[in-house]
Amino acid sequence: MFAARFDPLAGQQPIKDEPKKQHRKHHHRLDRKRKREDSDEEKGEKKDAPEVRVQEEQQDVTVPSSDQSMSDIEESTSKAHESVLNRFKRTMNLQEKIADEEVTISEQAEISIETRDVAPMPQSKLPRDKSLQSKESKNKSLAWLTTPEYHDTEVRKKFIDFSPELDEKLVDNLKKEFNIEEAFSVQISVIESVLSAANQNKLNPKPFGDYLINAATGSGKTLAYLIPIVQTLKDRIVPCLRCIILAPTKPLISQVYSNLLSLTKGFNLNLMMFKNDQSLSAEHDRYLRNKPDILISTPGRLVDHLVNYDLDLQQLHFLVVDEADRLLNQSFQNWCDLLVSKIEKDQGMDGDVNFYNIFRIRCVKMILSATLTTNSEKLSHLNLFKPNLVVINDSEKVSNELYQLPPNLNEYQIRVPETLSFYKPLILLHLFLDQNDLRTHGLVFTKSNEGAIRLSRLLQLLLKGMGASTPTILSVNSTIRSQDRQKIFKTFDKEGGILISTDLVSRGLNFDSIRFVVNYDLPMSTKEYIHRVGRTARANKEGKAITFCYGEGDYKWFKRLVYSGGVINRNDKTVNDMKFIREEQKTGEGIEFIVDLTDEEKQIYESTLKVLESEVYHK
Ligand SMILES: Nc1ncnc2c1ncn2[C@@H]1O[C@H](COP(=O)(O)OP(=O)(O)OP(=O)(O)O)[C@@H](O)[C@H]1O
Repeated sequence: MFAARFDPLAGQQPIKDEPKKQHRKHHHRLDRKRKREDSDEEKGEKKDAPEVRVQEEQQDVTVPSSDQSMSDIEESTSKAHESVLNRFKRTMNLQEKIADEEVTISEQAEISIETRDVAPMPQSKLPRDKSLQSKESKNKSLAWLTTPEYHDTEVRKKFIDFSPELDEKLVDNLKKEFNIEEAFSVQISVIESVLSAANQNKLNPKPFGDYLINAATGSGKTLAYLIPIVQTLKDRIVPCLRCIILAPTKPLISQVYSNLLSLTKGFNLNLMMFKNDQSLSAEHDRYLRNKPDILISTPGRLVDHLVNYDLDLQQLHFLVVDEADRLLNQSFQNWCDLLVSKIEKDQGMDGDVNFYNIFRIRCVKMILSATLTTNSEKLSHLNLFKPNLVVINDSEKVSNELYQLPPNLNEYQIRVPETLSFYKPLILLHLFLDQNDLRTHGLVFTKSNEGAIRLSRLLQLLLKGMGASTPTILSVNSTIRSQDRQKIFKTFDKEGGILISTDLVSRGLNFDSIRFVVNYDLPMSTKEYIHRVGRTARANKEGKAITFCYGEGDYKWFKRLVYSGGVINRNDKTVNDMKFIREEQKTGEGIEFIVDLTDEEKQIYESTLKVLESEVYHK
């Protein structure tokens, strides 16, 4: 028995190693103690503990020399054994003490976690190791994703009836600048929730949570976040950065900016865009001069400023991520991690919870999209706190479907034989010329800049060749300067016509005048389909979405995109078949798109192609 314990090799271990080992052993012991408390094998652990402990302590025991008698050996070993057991007892007492401290620390950790809405496994290292803490908080439970708050799409409420009340000037601006007096459903739920939480927050140290908002395209999400932000930030004395709004494209940040300009008329609030149209240093100088209360930017440009100039985010009350699923897919410069950790650092939220940071104002994140991601890995980068998932839809009909289509959108598909794909532009022109309600205010999507440029020029030449003066064909793409793009948008919005574009305008862009959308080239994903067709039927208006499928391949792709497992909530509607037929096939049943490509038209088309080719060649 002793032989087993007195391992000569172990006995020759240098005693000076002891303190180090002792330190390491504390952690093992603490782990064992927790296991003993939690495990079903509690008894066995308790019985084994001294044995293990003796083995661990045996380097303290001197190995007997050969000239010692057996009784000497026995005496010395029993003394050694006794000293080992005493030491074991002392260590166990110490362990109890440390374990108590650990429990206290764990409780603190839980407080810290509670404020971040995290429910991690109790970890002894958590409060001491910040890198571990941040990892833990990112692995937080996303159970809230399965318990959204549903709101009916139909409800309306007058802006003057809100409680807490909206500022009179704000209500006035909504009426004068936007011509609206009643809030849409998404606006009711977000305004009420943010304002009542902001009111409570003055007395209640527990900060309110973040928002994930999923509502159809054109349902009024922009004002849903702008109204409570302006209401909360309006009374300020010293200007400083208190809100950042992120959107994916320049046209979109310009649009949000112009909405904000209208909404904040008469308020003392500084607004600014990072437009990326001047050098970074010049833009930063402008930022320092302007001292904006609200800043609108793309994530890329914001990160450029953060990295090079270290913007102060200490007073940031709101971070809005519009078109969130798209932005969270963009991982350049790790914008999300960088921004979130900068906010937490500046606001003193990156360390342990203390009296100071528990009482301070926390930056509320508002994350919005018509195709909100439920990808927990992506959402975890936002480090959300007590997130409220707000879904504007009928709870009976949707479950996990976070892709929403506007209620007054009607979808159509036109299946054209592949053999006619050479005449694609000509067939498109027929759609405008032959269908009375598709002559103007239409948006056509192509898959590339080049496609948009070529198609628009071809249609202009074709119309000329046919002696037709309408519709006016306009085109935008990402190669056009943003000022010129704005001019084209303005003309289109005021005067109508057909605007040919790429997915540059598929997200967020708002023209109330758009009556129909055409997918000339198929979108690359279900999400892009939702956003493209969502440029029409906005603010409860009627709108049409027409998708061309050339041949079986296109049709199969389209079917997969739009019918894939009921992902899209299309308000109990289906995609209608618009039959592509010749005059003699006409039946008068269903929706028919009658196209007779005459020989003359085909000739004009072919000669137009040659003109286009020579134009391209001579450029
Ligand atoms: N309460 C309201 N009453 C009437 N019109 C409104 C109301 N709120 C917003 N609108 C109008 O609805 C249109 C669409 O709003 P907005 O651009 O905010 O939609 P969205 O939900 O952000 O769409 P998307 O997902 O495409 O970005 C705008 O023209 C806006 O002025």
